[in-house]
Amino acid sequence: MTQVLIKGARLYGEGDPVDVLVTGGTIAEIGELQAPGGAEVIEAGGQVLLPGFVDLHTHLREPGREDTETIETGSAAAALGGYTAVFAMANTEPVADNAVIVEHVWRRGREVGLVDVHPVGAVTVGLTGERLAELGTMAKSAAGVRMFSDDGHCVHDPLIMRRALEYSTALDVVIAQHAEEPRLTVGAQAHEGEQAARLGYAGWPASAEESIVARDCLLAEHAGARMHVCHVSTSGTADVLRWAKDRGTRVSAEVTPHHLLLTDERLATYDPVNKVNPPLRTNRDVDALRAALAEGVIDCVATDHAPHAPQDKDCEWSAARPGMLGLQTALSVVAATMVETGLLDWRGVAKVMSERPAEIAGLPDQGRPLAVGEPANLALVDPGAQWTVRGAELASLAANTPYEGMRLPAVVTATMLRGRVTAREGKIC
Ligand SMILES: NC(=O)N[C@@H](CC(=O)O)C(=O)O
Ligand SMILES: [Zn+2]
Ligand SMILES: [Zn+2]
Repeated sequence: MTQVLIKGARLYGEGDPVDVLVTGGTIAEIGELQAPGGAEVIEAGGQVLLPGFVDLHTHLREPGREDTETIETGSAAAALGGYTAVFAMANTEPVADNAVIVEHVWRRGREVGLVDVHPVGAVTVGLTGERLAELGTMAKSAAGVRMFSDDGHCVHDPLIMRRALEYSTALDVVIAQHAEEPRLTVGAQAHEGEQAARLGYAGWPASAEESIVARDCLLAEHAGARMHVCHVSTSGTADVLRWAKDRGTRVSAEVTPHHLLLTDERLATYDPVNKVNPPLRTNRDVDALRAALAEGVIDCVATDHAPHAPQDKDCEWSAARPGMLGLQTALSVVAATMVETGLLDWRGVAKVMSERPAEIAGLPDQGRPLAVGEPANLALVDPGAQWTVRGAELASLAANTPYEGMRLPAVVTATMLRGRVTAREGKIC
């Protein structure tokens, strides 16, 4: 049985450093320990030990666009970012709307073995929003799909959404909505506001998101269903979520690192690396999203890692595809926006990046406490270190990071999946 001794780590960044012995996938002992013979030793030097991160929203592009990301390269990016589980969105080519595709993604993830890859199934056939996909078949397949989403598209027909919510309750799975009323975003290129108006871009109004979130909260409440909102981007959506949660609606929500840090002031660069769906919003929205995450109105952080090929990004703004990389920079952006600002401590980071997402998706062995007998899915973080982001050096095949050249705080120095070191000092193991 492989053994790893983590020497001198601060659990959740609290208290004095302790040693953590991992034996065969489980946390075996915590205290002042000697390395057993043959054990691998990781000198933590007082770094922060957290449960491995869980990403509810990743685009891995396999099958179909293996020129931009594969399950293997995306898994590497995830492991280097401190992740031990990711949910791979269904907008692949072909779409993951049946058991064959979701089982392929699941199997390939297991073969690569760097992170648990959970396929997300499509809600509707071909993501067209017209006919429900066979949710039950995907849920009962070997992949055991537990989250369904048409992400990239909104399930805009209220009758289809209502049916999906009813089925999801019976199957005990969760529907994740990309909230965008399509009639309000025809031709939209950027946040509807001063910046877009100045540059002549068609606007993506906040109300296109907020109206769908409000509608879906009501649909979920009346169906007695549970629902998840993808990439919340506006202060108004945070208000709607607060209202719905106060009423007892079973709704959860995620925010991306980029919506916690970047604003539509980036439009002035004309650089489509900043084009994303939903769009970068205003300073006011950023402040409201940070506060909502700290408060728990927004449950968790999800990357919406969206790799794109150079030919789909290095072109004029209106022709560029929306989306940006996120897996390897997420922890650092959360550190910059939430920890350095005093809005969250490291225990709070464990909650929003690991515990809550694991609960929302129903993963029994992720987001667990750092305690003896628990599965060793772990991320070790150096909170005092800094690094400079270089898209070309990231593990993703694509390089479309909006943080190019930025110096960011906090470095993931080791990741463990069921007791096996998957990444260490920036390298895949
Ligand atoms: N976020 C994006 O801008 N793009 C995503 C789709 C999505 O999350 O809506 C993609 O697949 O590229
Ligand atoms: Zn989306
Ligand atoms: Zn997405």
